[in-house]
Order: sequence, then C-alpha cells, then structure tokens
Amino acid sequence: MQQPNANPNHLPNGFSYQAQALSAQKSLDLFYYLEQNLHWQQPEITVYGKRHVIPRLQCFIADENVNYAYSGSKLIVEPWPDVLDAMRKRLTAQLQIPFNALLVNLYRDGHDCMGWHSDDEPELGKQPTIASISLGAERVFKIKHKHTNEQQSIVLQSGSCLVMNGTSQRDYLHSLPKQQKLKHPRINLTFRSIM
Ligand SMILES: O=C(O)CCC(=O)C(=O)O
Ligand SMILES: [Fe+2]
Repeated sequence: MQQPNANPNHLPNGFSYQAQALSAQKSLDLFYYLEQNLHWQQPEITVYGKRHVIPRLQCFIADENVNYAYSGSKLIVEPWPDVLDAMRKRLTAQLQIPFNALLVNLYRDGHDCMGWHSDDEPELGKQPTIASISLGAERVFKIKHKHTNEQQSIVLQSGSCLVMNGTSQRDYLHSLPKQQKLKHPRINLTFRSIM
C-alpha cells in the first residue's frame, strides 16, 4: 500500500498544492460531465520499437492558434467546452498565465497510470507553469529529483489544484503509479501555456 510521505504544504521548489480549489460537489459534477461528454482517445506510443496504447484515456483541448505539434501522440485537438473555458479563465486570472491548452487524462481505475516524466517540451517554454486539477478518486502523485533520486509522494484529492512552476520540470520528474486495488476512476486536467 502506498502512503504519502510529504506534507503537501512543504513540497519541493516549484510545486504548490491547494486541497480544495473546487468543492466536493462541484468536483463530482464536473467529473461525471467530463466523463460523459469529452471525446476520449487512447493514443499509441512506441516503447523500445513496439507499439502500445497508453494506459489511460486522453483528450487534448486547445485554442485554434496553438501549435498542434505539442499533442505529439497524434491526439485530435478539441475546442473548449464552456465549463473548461470558464475554469481556464479563472486560473489565468489567478495565476497570471495565458493558458491556451489543456491535456485531460482519464484513469479508469488503479491499473491506469502515467510513468516518470517532466513536462519540459520546448513549446512550454523555459519555466512552464502547469495547473493540475484532480477530480474523482484520490491518487498518489510521486515527485523524484533528477540528480539525487530523492522521492516524495502526495495524495491528490478530488477538487485539488497542484501548480508546478519555476524549476519544477527542470529539476524533477513526476509520475502517477498504478494502485492495483483501486477500482474508481479519476480525471486530471493539466492547463498549459504553449508558445
Ligand atoms: O494525472 C496527474 O496527476 C498527472 C498528469 C501529468 O503529469 C501530465 O498530464 O503531464
Ligand atoms: Fe506531467
């Protein structure tokens, strides 16, 4: 069983966590709305020369002028649903970041996951700010320093907002490990600003 070991108020540089950015009811309503209404895709990736579908579903939403190369894994680009456009505007006002794209992940249960990575594509700029909203099942989120390999984990609650900015992508990897016993789904929204 995975346990959190980090105090969410004392995360590494560039990570900040707000537990209740959205109310429990709003988070649940939004979860069901998005689960039903987004056009979910399961793109393929190549790992060691073999094609695999990714272990989760995705939807990529962006402004029309965004450079679509970013959705590299051949995701179809969708327009903003009103409810997500409203959320984008609130986050843009709060964080002073012109968010123009949103990657949505649906983890159907604890078998779905995301491996270690940094969101450090050149299109995101040098010190990107990413706002990550969680809806539905709680999941463990791991952070690992690229040089010391020191790891921390926190539990991302439904309705929470994790902001990654500054040197977080340069210095750390993050991942969402499998939690084999978990039966419930989770949706994660990562708002991004693509140059
Ligand atoms: O699901 C999460 O909390 C992480 C998502 C993530 O790291 C990403 O979309 O780049
Ligand atoms: Fe990420």
